[in-house]
Amino acid sequence: MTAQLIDGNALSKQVRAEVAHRIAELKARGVQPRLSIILVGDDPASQVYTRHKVNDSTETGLAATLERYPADLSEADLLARIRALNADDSVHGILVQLPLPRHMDAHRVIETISPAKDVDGFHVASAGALLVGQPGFWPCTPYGCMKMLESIGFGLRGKHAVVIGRSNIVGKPMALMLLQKNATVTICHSATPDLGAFTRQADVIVAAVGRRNLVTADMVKPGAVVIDVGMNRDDAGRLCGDVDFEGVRQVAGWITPVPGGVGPMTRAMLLVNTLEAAERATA
Ligand SMILES: Nc1nc(=O)c2c([nH]1)NC[C@@H]1CN(c3ccc(C(=O)N[C@@H](CCC(=O)O)C(=O)O)cc3)C=[N+]21
Repeated sequence: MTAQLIDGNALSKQVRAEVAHRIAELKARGVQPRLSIILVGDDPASQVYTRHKVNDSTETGLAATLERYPADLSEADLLARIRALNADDSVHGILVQLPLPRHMDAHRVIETISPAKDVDGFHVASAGALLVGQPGFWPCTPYGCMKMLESIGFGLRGKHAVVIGRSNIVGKPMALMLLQKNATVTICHSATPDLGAFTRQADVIVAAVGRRNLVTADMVKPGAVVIDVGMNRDDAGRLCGDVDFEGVRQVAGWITPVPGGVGPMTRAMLLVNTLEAAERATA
């Protein structure tokens, strides 16, 4: 028995179709949802990612604007531009592509975005809202992982979820979302001794570290759900995750591939958040 695949491409297509439907409804009452994307510098990967985000948006009926600035843009000028977008009622979502050039304080930049337009869910107010269970924007990657669990009808109540990684963007918010669904949650990280002792108890494993082959078959309980957030390159330069896919799929009940898993869902949830921002702003 090999694991069933959770197909992020197929599921994201479904999510995008739902978003497109709700956008059409907004437009019918005269609202054009709009996302502003800011890219500073000319990092090649960031150029590709932001282009994808613009295309995804346009395809679902969202208006997306990509603003590009040179790497030597001053932080003060960036903050001024963000404040102008905060004040612009025609803009519902603001995304500043990361990483930013080193001379900028990414925290200060993100905290300048209005929480009502923080569709990345990176603002401290968004993080705080998630922590206490208030409405806000959830970070797109863990939000997409929750959608994947929902899509297979996996009930989290009373299940043991082990999250590997504790970043502010994935690990920590992931753990809070799982907790909100009444899972018992363990967060493992670089200082955890004997990672396998934890993962072998897990009904759900979310690997979000950025290390190839971090999770191997011997670390997985038969039938467990394995969600791979990793984005690494193998020796041949191909995109791969944190999970030894070929090994783990022999043991797991469900598994997400890389590519074609969490990545497309991350992009889809950005559209969901932007739609939500527009709906809330115009309710
Ligand atoms: N403010 C901000 N928000 C972000 O959400 C953000 C960011 N900055 N900086 C960079 C990271 C990275 N990220 C990805 C999302 C989807 C895929 C994705 O769709 N990946 C495809 C493969 C793409 C390929 O083939 O290279 C997949 O996994 O199937 C990748 C990367 C969002 N990020």
